[in-house]
Amino acid sequence: MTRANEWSLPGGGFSFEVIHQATKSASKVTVLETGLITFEPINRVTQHDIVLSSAVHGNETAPIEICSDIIGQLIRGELMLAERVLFIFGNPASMNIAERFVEENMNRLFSGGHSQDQGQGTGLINKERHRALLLENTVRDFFEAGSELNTEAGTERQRSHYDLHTAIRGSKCDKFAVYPFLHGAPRKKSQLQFLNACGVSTILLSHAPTTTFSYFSSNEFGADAFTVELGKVRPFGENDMSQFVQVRETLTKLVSGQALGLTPYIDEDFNLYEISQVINRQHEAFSLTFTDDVENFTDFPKGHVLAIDGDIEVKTQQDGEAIIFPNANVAIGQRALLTVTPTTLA
Ligand SMILES: O=C(O)CCC(=O)N[C@@H](CCC(=O)O)C(=O)O
Ligand SMILES: [Zn+2]
Repeated sequence: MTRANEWSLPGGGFSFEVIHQATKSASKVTVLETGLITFEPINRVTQHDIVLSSAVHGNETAPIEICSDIIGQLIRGELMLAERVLFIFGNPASMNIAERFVEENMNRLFSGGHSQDQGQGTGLINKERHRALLLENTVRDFFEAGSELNTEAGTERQRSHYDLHTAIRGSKCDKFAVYPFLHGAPRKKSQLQFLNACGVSTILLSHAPTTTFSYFSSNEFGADAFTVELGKVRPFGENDMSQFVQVRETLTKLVSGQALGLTPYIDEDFNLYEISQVINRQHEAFSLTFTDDVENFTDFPKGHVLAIDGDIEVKTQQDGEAIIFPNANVAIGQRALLTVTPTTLA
C-alpha cells in the first residue's frame, strides 16, 4: 500500500492516496465515517458513479466479504480504479453483534422512513434511524459530486447502486435481485445482462414504492439500483465464497473499467417474476402455515392459506404464486412475506 498526502477531514474522517502498482495512476481514498469509504481516480476522467453497499443487515456476511476483498485490492494498489466508487457497510453496530439489526430493520427506513413512526412503538430516534439518514445524505453527496465532474464528450454519466444482501432462508434460486419500482420507466435489459454476468438471473419486478435502500437510490437519483440477494445468511467463516466468484469478478471489472463481456439479452437466460402480493403483518398473533425449511420460490395453488394474521387467513390469489422472504418475526405493520408470479419483460 502507498500512502501519501494523508489529511484529516473536518467531520472526523480522513483521506489518503493510493498508487496502482502497474500503471502508477493515483486514487484518493476517503474514509468518511465508519463503514463509508469513497475511492476516486485523481486526474482521470470518469463516467460512472458506483455505490456498492453491504451489511444493511449486519448478519449478512457474504456481501461484506466480497466488498472487503475489492477494497483490499484497491488499497494495496493491485487493482486499477477506473470509476468513482462509494462502499457502504450499512449497519456496523449490527455487524458487531452478528444480528440483522440492533433496534429496527434499517431497510425499512429509507426515503424518509427514518423520520416517521412506522409502528415501532416509541418513534424515538434509534441507531438505525440515525444511520439511515446518514446513508441517505452520503449517497446524495456522492451522486451530486459526480454530476459536477467532466465526462468524456458525448457520454452520459451513469449512476449505479447494488445493495448486496443474503436471504434468511434457503431459496430454489439462491441468487436473485429485486428491481425497484420505476414509476413506469422501462426496465433496462443492459442491467439484467450485467446481473446475469454476476450469476444473478432471477429478477423480481417491484410494482410499488418501498422504503428500501435500492428504491431510494433508484427513485431519488435515477440510479440503476437493485437489492441483490446472494445465498443464505451464514456467520463469517462459513460462507462458501466459490458460490460468489462471478459476482466478485464482475464487480471488480466494473470498478476497474475492464470489459464486462456481457452476453446479448435473451429471455431464456432469465427467470423474471412480478411481485404479486406484499403481505404486511397486522396482528400480534401472526403465524405462517409452513416451516422454516420451506424455501423461497416455493409455489402454491390458488386459495392456499399462507399465513394466519389475527383471525384473517392470508391466501394465494392465483395458481403458481410463490413465496419470498417469509418472516413471521417482523414488527406489526411490516412486510411478513411477498408473493411472486412468473412474468416477462414488456
Ligand atoms: O430473507 C429475508 O427474509 C430477507 C432478506 C433481505 O434482507 N431482503 C431485503 C429485500 C429488500 C427489497 O425488497 O428490495 C429486505 O427484506 O430488506
Ligand atoms: Zn438483507
